[in-house]
Amino acid sequence: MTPPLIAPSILAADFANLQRDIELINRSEADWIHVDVMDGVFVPNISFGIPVCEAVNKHALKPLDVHLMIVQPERYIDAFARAGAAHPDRPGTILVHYEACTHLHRTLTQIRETGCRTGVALNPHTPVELLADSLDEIDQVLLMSVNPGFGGQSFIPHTLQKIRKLRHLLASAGKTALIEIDGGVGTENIAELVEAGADVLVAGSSVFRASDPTEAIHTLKFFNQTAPQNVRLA
Ligand SMILES: O=C(CO)[C@@H](O)[C@H](O)COP(=O)(O)O
Repeated sequence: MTPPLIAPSILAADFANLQRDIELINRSEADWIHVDVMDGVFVPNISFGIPVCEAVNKHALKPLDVHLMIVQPERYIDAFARAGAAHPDRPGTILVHYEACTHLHRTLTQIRETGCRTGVALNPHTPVELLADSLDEIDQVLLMSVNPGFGGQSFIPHTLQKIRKLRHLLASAGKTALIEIDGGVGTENIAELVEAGADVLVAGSSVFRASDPTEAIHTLKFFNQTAPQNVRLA
């Protein structure tokens, strides 16, 4: 089985030591760096914006996975692309929320034109079937497995059913968009998430609250490999 892609969320990093935490991700087996942008309107919390994304990009060696939890995301797509998501050597993804887009097709076209991969995020209550007529424009679907706005929340079990439905929707349409899960991901649920069809796992608390974040990333990525046994040599 191909290991899932792991995207540590810097929302749970130490903002006073952001460079240190980005460099930790660079050296780890993580695949992407997840950047959670919150505006205090679409979600009841404010995280950070374009200057912090630029600062992350300055030290990052891995693609940025920029999750815009903001209203009218089309106003800021070009700025986040320039801030690092569209890096020429490691192009990343810009994700907009389905619930925040009046003209989703236009917004996804705008993201494609920046050179970034396109992503659509769905809140826990939003059915995956609503994406049926947009699959040609989508490289990645992010299913929120907590209500967006805060790290450290409990995983919503209904997400497993949504992953299976989305996997079926994509297969029936012959599409290869990646399925990304965000919120409450950890060693206790990663096996069932991957078994249900998840390709990318966002992990905030389970990485940055661990005593050894590098080891936590390794454990998430290689969750299905048994630890080597100590062999006593004669
Ligand atoms: O987008 C969000 C929250 O809105 C997530 O990316 C969280 O930051 C994930 O955090 P943990 O649940 O892993 O702590």
